[in-house]
Amino acid sequence: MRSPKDFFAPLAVGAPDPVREIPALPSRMIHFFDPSNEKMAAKVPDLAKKVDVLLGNLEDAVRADRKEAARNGLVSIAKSTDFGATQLWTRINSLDSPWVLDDLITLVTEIGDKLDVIMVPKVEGAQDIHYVDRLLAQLEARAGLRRPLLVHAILETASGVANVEEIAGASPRMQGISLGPADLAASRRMKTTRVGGGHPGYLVRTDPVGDDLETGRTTYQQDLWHYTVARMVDACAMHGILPYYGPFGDIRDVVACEDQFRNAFLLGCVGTWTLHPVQIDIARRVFSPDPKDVAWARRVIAAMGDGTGAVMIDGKMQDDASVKQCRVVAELADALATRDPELAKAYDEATKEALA
Ligand SMILES: CC(=O)SCCNC(=O)CCNC(=O)[C@H](O)C(C)(C)COP(=O)(O)OP(=O)(O)OC[C@H]1O[C@@H](n2cnc3c(N)ncnc32)[C@H](O)[C@@H]1OP(=O)(O)O
Ligand SMILES: CC(=O)C(=O)O
Ligand SMILES: [Mg+2]
Repeated sequence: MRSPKDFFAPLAVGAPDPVREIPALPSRMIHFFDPSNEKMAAKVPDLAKKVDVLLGNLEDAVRADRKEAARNGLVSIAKSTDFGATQLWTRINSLDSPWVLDDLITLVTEIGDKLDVIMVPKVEGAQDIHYVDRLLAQLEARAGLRRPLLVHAILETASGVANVEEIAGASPRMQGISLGPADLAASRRMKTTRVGGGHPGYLVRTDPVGDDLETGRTTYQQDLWHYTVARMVDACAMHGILPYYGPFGDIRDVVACEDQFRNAFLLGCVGTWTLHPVQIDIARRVFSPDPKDVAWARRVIAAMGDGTGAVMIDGKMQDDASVKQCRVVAELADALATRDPELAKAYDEATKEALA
């Protein structure tokens, strides 16, 4: 464990200074594409205008015999594309794989100035982040980079969940954490075969009335991921980094996808992964606060003045704690409005109506 005094010292001579605060840039959707897939790669310039984050995936879902093509494809896409304000991330192969060393060396050397965040899969504990941290510092120094690359961990092993707080605080590079429900289910030996989402067998049932155990007993499907998402959100909030939902694999079921995304949003996540173009608008809708909520938040903030004391608005008590919640919503809305003019207009119109 490094001394707190050394936490913000560069880990290699000539490496850029670590950041002291993780920028809260809009990242409602982290859109995955396979850089070795020509059809997907051709869509990147258009997608860059629609999404907050584009992620060139090198790990799972890229065939073993396409790993080099994916890595080289990402280098060439990064060099030839104007991403505007859209962030470019990558997911490298796992730290025990034969590809990861070349992933890091090639990407940092060739496109380190274009990449914002490196997503590390199957993180088990702080030791994995420490390894990547030092290696990145060495590569950044050699490449002469002026800005440090940030690191994002996928929470997808039982050990990773047990160590999530230490992972979140393992390095000043830690930008965020995503839920990885597919690998996590396998690692925990859960008896599911899905990528994210609920399961009809995971439920609670109302009590029987009298001796009849069969009739009138409503069941409620429960969320398999509630515990993990909540724990991840707390670990991230505690360390000033950003939590995300992960993949929702049933591409056809846009309704359940939206529900799962919304649960994560309400619990504190700032965004999600999108695996298919059809999920992009769902993520935008869910992870942008509703204009009515933004208008309400702005109204409470205006009524609360310096933020202390208690007032009544439409029959509801507001005080120091509720105004803090309203600030979270209003600040997110302001940040998204700078990127999304349509949203900015909807927020302003709803606020005008609420204050009229
Ligand atoms: C557990 C995890 O690790 S999750 C993360 C790893 N998984 C991924 O990254 C998966 C990414 N997504 C995909 O590979 C694909 O979306 C699949 C395999 C799920 C479905 O692909 P397809 O069968 O081609 O879907 P579909 O036919 O509906 O695609 C429609 C169009 O969208 C394109 N498309 C599909 N997914 C994407 C994407 N992620 N990005 C850009 N374009 C895409 C297709 O190429 C196709 O293009 P076309 O109209 O020019 O032919
Ligand atoms: C996200 C991911 O990699 C998983 O669910 O396994
Ligand atoms: Mg995985």
